[in-house]
Amino acid sequence: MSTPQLVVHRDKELMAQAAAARLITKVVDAQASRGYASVVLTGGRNGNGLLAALAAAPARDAVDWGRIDLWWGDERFLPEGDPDRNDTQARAALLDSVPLDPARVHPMPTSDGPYGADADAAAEAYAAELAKAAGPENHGAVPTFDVLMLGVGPDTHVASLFPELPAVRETERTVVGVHGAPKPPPTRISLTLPAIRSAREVWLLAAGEDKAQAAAIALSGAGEIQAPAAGAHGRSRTLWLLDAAAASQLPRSLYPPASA
Ligand SMILES: O=C1O[C@H](COP(=O)(O)O)[C@@H](O)[C@H](O)[C@H]1O
Repeated sequence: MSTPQLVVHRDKELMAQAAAARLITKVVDAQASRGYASVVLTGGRNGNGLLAALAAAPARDAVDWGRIDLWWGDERFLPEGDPDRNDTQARAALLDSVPLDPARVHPMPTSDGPYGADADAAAEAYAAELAKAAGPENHGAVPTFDVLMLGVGPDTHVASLFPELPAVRETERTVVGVHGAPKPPPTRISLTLPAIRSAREVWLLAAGEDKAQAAAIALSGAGEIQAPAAGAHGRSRTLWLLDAAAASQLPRSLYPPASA
């Protein structure tokens, strides 16, 4: 398990721009060394802010968009094209404006698709899609993601793993249906902590005052059932990307040297 590293930026705009630049470099490096990159997107304000910053970055043209696999860490289980779906928002922020290979883009199922309103069956199907993309070195579970991004909710949720709900306790499955989420919509699909922890790098994004308490709790030794963000780690790196407002309640011992 990698120890969390923190980078604190002046404000959320700078954080989004710096994270976008960081992602471009990661993807370009992965494509140079292995031929392709594998990235897991997150929804929410910070995740979409990063994608919008990436769309506006001139260096986005350094990425070979046809050789990137895109997955989602969670989804609001709603009909295709619903404005509240994470994939709808990601397409508007970035994906519709870059030349992706549609076969490499893996949105989570919709509630008007082949599984109807059955979020558990939809989650099982996404787990099967991930397993199909996994290589022998992944033991059949999920492919090795280069970067898996997670927005941190004000209640410390990540993906759609909310404190104390059954999904955050899952130890076997890689994807689960989530029922009764405290944040609308109540029905969701989410990667589980074991799937998240298989990524090379996990980046947690937290900007804004409403994330300050969550960041402080998750980084101060809380348990993952009570504070799911505390259980999100990458195999080689766990990176918290914060703005000053979200870092404002961190214990002084954790606050990094000036890094704006
Ligand atoms: O509902 C969700 O919330 C989290 C955090 O969103 P934010 O707007 O508070 O930043 C998000 O990361 C997750 O993907 C999404 O489904």
